[in-house]
Amino acid sequence: MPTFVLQNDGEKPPHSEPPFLTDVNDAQKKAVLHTDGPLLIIAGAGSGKTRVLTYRIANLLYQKKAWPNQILALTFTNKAAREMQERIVDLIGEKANRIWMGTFHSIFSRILRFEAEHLGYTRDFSIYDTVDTDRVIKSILQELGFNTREVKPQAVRFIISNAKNQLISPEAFKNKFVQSSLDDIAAQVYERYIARCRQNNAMDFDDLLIKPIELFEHHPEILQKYQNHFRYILIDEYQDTNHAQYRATQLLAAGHQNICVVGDDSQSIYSFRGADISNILNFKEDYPDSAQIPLEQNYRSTKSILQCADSVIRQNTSRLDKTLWTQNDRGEIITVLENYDERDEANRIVRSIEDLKMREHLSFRDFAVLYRTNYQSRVLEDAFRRRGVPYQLVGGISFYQRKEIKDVTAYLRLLVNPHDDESLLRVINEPARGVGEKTITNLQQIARKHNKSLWDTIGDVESTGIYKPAIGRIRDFVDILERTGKKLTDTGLTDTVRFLLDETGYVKQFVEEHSHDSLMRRQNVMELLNAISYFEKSSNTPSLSAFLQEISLVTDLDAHDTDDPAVTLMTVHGSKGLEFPVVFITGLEEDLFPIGGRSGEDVDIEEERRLFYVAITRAEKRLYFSYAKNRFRFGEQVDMNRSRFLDEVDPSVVRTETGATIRQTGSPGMAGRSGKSGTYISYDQSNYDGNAGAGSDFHSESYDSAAPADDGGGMGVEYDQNTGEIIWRSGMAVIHKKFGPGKIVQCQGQGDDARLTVFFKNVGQKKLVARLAQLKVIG
Ligand SMILES: Nc1ncnc2c1ncn2[C@@H]1O[C@H](COP(=O)(O)OP(=O)(O)OP(=O)(O)O)[C@@H](O)[C@H]1O
Ligand SMILES: [Mg+2]
Repeated sequence: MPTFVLQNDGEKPPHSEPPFLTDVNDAQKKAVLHTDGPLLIIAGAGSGKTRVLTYRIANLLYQKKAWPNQILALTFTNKAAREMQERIVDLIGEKANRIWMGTFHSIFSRILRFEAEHLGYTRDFSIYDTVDTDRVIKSILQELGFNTREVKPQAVRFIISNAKNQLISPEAFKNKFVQSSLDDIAAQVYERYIARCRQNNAMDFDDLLIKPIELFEHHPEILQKYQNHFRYILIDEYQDTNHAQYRATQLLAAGHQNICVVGDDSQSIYSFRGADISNILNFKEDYPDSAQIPLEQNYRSTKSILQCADSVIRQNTSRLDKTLWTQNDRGEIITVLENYDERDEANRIVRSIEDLKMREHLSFRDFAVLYRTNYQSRVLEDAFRRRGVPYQLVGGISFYQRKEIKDVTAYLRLLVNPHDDESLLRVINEPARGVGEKTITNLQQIARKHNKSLWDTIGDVESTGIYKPAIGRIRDFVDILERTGKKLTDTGLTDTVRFLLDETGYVKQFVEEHSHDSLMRRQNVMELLNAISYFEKSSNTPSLSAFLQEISLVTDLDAHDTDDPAVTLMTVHGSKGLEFPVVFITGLEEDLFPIGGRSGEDVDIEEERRLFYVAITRAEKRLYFSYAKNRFRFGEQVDMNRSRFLDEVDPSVVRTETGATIRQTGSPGMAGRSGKSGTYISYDQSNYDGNAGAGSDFHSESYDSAAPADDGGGMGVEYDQNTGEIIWRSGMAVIHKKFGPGKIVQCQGQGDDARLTVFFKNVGQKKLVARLAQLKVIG
C-alpha cells in the first residue's frame, strides 16, 4: 500500500493567474487554466501540446487543486517524463518531484509492486523483457514438440503480445481469433506461457499494462483507492496508446473524470504495436461532456518545413482535419540529396553537418540524422567515426541487452527471486561449470513433475537422481548464491556484486580469454558495476530489487542525452516528441521508407506516411532528405528507387542536389565514365539552382551536378571514394576555425590521417593532423 502523504502546506489557493503564464498563447492558456473535467486536445506537431501539459500541471499545483502526488502524468518515454518534471520544478519548485510522472510501464509497475499480493505475485516479481519472453516461449514450443527453427519464438511472442494488449484471454483467442497455422500454435503456447510466468513470479512488459486492469476489475476497493488518490490524470502522445492503456486510464478516471489527453492523429506510428487511433475518437464518447481545445499555431518549424509536412500528410485519406500555421520565418527550402550509394549518402551527410556547423555556428547537438530501420545506422556510424564527428546512437543494441550484462543481471534477479526459472537457466552453466544440457533437461522434468521451481528442485539435488558428477557442481552453484544472498544482507550492493563476480569466476573467464571481444565484455561488466555503485550512492532505496526494476525499464530511447554535444542518430520512431534545428531524413527509397512492398509484405502506406510526417516535423530550421540509388542489402548491391514520398512533397519547397559526380575508371558498373586512374568525386555547381525549380531536377537521372552551396565554384575538392576522406594537396586554400584562412604548404600521409603544414595569414605556420584540424577547403 503506497504511503499517500499529504504534502500541502494548508495555504488557501491563490485566485490570481500563475505568473508563469506569460509565454503561452490564448488557446494554450485556456487549456492550461481548464482544470476540472475531461479535456481533449488534438493538434498538429509543434503546437505546444507537451508544453500545455507541463504548464497545466504547474497550474494545478499553483492553484493548490491537488497535492503533487495526487497528479498522474503519463508520457511516452522516461526521458520525456524527466524533462517535463524538470520544467515543472523550474516553474513551481521542488515539490514537483513528488508527482507520479513516467511511462505507463514505469507507473504501472510501481502500482503492481504495491499490490502484487492481490494478484498472486510477490513484490519482488521479475520483469521479463522480450529476450526473456522468447526464451520461455522457445522452451514451451520445444515441450510441445515444435522445431523452433521453423516456428520462430519471436513470431509467436508477437501474436501473444497482441492478444494480451487487446485483453483477449487464451481461451477467447483459441475460440475466436485463430486464422492461420501460426495462430493455432500461438494459441497452444499462450496459456502455458501465462502459467509459466506466474510460476516464475515474473511479469512481461505487456503484463505491466494488463495486470493493473485485472487488479482494478477484480478488486473494486483497490480501484477506488487509486481513483480517489489520483485527482488529475494527464496523458501525452495519446494517439499511440493501445487498448490496455486506454482501458486502465479509463478505469482510473471514471470517478472524477479529471482527465486531459493530448495527441495528434497524424503522428500515430505505433499501430504495429497495437496502438489504436480510435482511442482518441472514443474519448468523446466516453466523456460526452469533454471540452476540446484546438491548438493551431506551430512554434517549432519554419514555414517551408510546415508547408512540406502539410503537403505530405494531405495524401492520407484517414485523418482529422486540423489547421496548423506559424509566424516563424519562411526559412530555407528543403534540400534533397541524391547519392550514388549508402556510403556516399553517409559521407555526404557528415560533411554537410561539419560544414553547416561551422558556417552557422551550430553545435553538433543541433543535428539529428533519422532513419527508418535500425540497421541503417551502421554505415552512418562508420562515416561519423571516420571523420571524427561525435555522434550519439539512440536505439540499437542497448547496453542492458548485451549478453554479459544479461548474464550478470540474471544472477542478480536470482538473488531477489530464486524461483525465477528463466534466470536460473541462463546462468546455471554460466560461466561453464560442467552442467550439461541433458542434466538441465532432467532437472526441468523433475521440477515440472513435482510442480516446483528449479531452485527448489536443485536445493535438494542429491535426491534428484541426476548424473552424479553434476550434483557437486550444482551444489557449488547453490552455495555461491546462498553465500552471496547472505552477503547482501550483511554488506552493500556493490560489494555483494563484486563478491558474486569473484566467486562465480564470471570476470576471470574474460581475463583468461585475452581477446578483444573478451576485453569489451569485461569492460561492460565493469560498467555495470559502476552503474550499481552509482545507484547505491544516489538512490533513496538502494535495494537490489529497486536497481533491477530501474534497469528493466530503461528503454533504448532513454539513452539519449542532450547534454553531450553530439549528433543524434536515431530511428524515426525514436524521434517522436523531440525537436532539432537541423534534421536529415535518410534512406528515402522505395522498400525502405516506405518500408516493405518489394518483398510483397503488406504495407500500411498511411502509417508510413505518418512516420514521414513525424520525421519532417522534428525539424526547426533546416531539413534535408536523402536517398541512395544503390544500396547493399541482404548481402548484395541492389538498385533502389527514390521514395514515392519525395514526389508527394510540394515542389515549391524543395530543391534537389543530384549529388556528386562519381567517376571510376575501370570499375565495372561505371564503365565509360571519364577520369584519370583512381576514383574521385568532384562537385560541380552548374545544376545548382537553389530555388523552387525542383521539378525537373527532381527526376533527373544524372549523377552530374550540384554541391553544397558554400563549397565555392570550381574549387575541385577531391574525395577518396573508398574512405570518403578528402585528398589533401599542397597549395589548397583552407580555413581553420581558430586560425582563420591559410594555405597548405606541405602534406604527408593520406586522408584524415594526413599531417599538414599550413601557413595561416594571421598566425603563421602550423602543423596539423587533418582529422583533428577540421579544415574547410575553400579553393
Ligand atoms: N506559446 C509559445 N511560445 C513560445 N514557444 C512555444 C509556445 N508554445 C510552444 N512553444 C515551443 O514550441 C516547441 C513545440 O512545443 P511542444 O513540443 O510542446 O509541441 P507538441 O505539440 O507537443 O509537438 P509534438 O506534436 O511534436 O509532440 C517547443 O520548443 C515549445 O517550447
Ligand atoms: Mg509533444
